Amino acid sequence: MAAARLSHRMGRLLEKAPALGPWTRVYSTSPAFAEVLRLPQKQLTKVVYPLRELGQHLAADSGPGLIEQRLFDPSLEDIGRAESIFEATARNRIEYLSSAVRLDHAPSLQQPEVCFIGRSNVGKSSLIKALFSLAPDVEVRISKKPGHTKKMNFFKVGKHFTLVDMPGYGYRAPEDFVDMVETYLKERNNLKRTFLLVDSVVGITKLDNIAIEMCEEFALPYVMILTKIDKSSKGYLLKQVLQIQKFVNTQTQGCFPQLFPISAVTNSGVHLLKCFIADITGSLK
Ligand SMILES: Nc1nc2c(ncn2[C@@H]2O[C@H](COP(=O)(O)OP(=O)(O)OP(=O)(O)O)[C@@H](O)[C@H]2O)c(=O)[nH]1
Ligand SMILES: [Mg+2]
Repeated sequence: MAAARLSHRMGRLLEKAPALGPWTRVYSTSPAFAEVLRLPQKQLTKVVYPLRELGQHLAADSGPGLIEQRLFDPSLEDIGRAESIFEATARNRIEYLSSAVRLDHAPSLQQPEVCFIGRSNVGKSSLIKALFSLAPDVEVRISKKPGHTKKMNFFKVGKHFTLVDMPGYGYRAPEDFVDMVETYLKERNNLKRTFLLVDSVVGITKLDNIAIEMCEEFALPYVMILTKIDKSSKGYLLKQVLQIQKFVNTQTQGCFPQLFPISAVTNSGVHLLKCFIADITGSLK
């Protein structure tokens, strides 16, 4: 089965989490996540496991299991541990490295890399800013105007991995976008995973389809992130998620079959995504 092949390709995945219970043991984590852990269980589920929360609202007859593909389902303890990888300290320096408009200007690095692509204005820079909330000195520029990020911006996360904020495709995309991004995706040796951001309000557009086709053509392992989930009602979001999940299940080969819904405003899904990035880059040892 395609899903089984893909999950195999994904490499080491964390163990299934036990059913959520009261947070009785004390784990070492960031103060911000410790605060999340003190939330009432319903709210905690919404912030940490948005897909699970949505799944609870699925009527039994409306496609059972469709968004239940929880291949990556870490425990709160694992998520808490991953927080420290994204926390800037003297020993774990998180910093902006450089920008590039061409692959041969990109920093030459051995450590694993992950990149974020998507339409202009979909929320790439905002998500990276949210991932770096425990590294407040790192400046990630966001803007209401689409087409803000013009270069590939490289950020170093300690000795663990680098993260790349890409310019958006579509409206006001840089002229050299195709050369820049296609070449990077095709030839970057240390690229471990591509995160393709789709606006959960809008769904998959024609432009997103072109990006999806590009990922498929280059046989990249990629993961779909659904942004701005704070903007919709639960019913609308559920409809969108089901539609996109169906698309992933039926129209893609290289896309990880689990969606990652997030909000850079409420932080929902961001902790889980941090844990996923830490896991696929081999940072959770
Ligand atoms: N409500 C809401 N707004 C968001 C979210 N993420 C981003 N935005 C808004 O969307 C707009 C675009 O955000 P950016 O992060 O700059 O988007 P981008 O994908 O980096 O855009 P380009 O650099 O132009 O490609 C800004 O006005 C953000 O405040 C979110 O999760 N929720
Ligand atoms: Mg940007």
